[in-house]
Amino acid sequence: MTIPATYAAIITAAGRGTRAGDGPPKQWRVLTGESVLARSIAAFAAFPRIVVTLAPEDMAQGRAELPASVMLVAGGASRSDSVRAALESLEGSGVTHVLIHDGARPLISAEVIAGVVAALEGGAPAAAPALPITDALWRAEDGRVTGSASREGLMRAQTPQGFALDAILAAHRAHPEGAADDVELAIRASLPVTVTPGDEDNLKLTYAPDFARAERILGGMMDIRLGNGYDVHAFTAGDHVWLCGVKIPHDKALLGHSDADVGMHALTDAIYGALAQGDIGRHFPPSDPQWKGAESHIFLRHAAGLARQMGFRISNADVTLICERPKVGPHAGAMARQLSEIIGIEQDRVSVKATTSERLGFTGREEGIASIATVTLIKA
Ligand SMILES: Nc1ccn([C@@H]2O[C@H](COP(=O)(O)OP(=O)(O)OP(=O)(O)O)[C@@H](O)[C@H]2O)c(=O)n1
Ligand SMILES: C[C@](O)(CO)[C@H](O)COP(=O)(O)O
Repeated sequence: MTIPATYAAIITAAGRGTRAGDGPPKQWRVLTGESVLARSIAAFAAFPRIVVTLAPEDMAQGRAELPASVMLVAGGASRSDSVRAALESLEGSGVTHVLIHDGARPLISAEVIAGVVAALEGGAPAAAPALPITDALWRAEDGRVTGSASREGLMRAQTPQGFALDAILAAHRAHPEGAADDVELAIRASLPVTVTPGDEDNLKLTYAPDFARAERILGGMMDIRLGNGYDVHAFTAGDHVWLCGVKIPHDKALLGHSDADVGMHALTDAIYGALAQGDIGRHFPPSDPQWKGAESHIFLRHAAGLARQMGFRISNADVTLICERPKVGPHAGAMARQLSEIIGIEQDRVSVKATTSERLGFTGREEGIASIATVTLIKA
């Protein structure tokens, strides 16, 4: 759904996460490769403006780790204080509606957000997601059940909670005592609140075991793809070869339309393969004279960029060069460095190795070099 230009998202992340136990505050903990807060912010990427509340002592970390486009506001002692500071920062900005979301709910879905926005666009001054209660409710004391309670009409509240900015700002100003959430303040201010569909996966990380549950959910949502690539180039007369972005003096050269970097071509094809996006020939046709003599990093950069565009990160890459000569071992580190820089991942996630074919076949007869590559892409 398209988010109207006058909407803003407020992500609350100024809490200390005391119930989550030891370790950094929960919003800074890492869930399958990305911080909880980065995930929560990413879910609102379509919003024209994002305000994040942070504890004053976390501001430096926020500036270093969060996207430069988000606005950081110092939070207060309670969640309500933090939200109010963010709301005040938006007054007079032209923003008409805000969605207020817990930074500690990183599994928020586009559907839940769209439900809230649709209700506001339909004219509701306030709307928030919730779920019905499916368990019986008891009262208990000292480990013993003392009674039961009706679940009739009770809902479990979630975020993001959406409001017309002026209405929720007025509610906060009128009730500085605060509340558990913004809907509670809206109700105190007599604002009608529309209930929109919540989502079981939109859990708030509160206690230590919640992190394992979130990882299990993310594991189920994860799209993991393997790609393989294979390439061969024949030798011709010359005095050097390009292998995985490194120029190696040799008594022959590799023949090709581009610079004939056989390792880089195999890796490029592995990425296209994992994305089911064809191969180098489809994106850079050899019949097109503009790619004559082209440096192969252009192809690899394109494939890695396409992966990012399609929402994947490259988790690792493994390239094998098959040749009798030149010796690859002394250059393998430099090659891995080049590849890791081009595809934008850490060097310890890239492997370049070589094997001979025991003097068998075309590589054994030193007629050319072959390469195979494998890559893993992850979308979480
Ligand atoms: N002064 C505060 C307190 C909380 N929050 C944010 O509000 C959300 C929901 O609050 P909660 O789960 O209670 O977080 P914490 O206060 O961090 O947790 P705890 O109560 O266990 O310390 C969290 O994203 C939290 O960072 C905030 O912005 N400012
Ligand atoms: C805002 C909230 O997430 C709604 O469910 C919740 O009230 C905040 O968390 P807390 O555990 O009550 O502090």
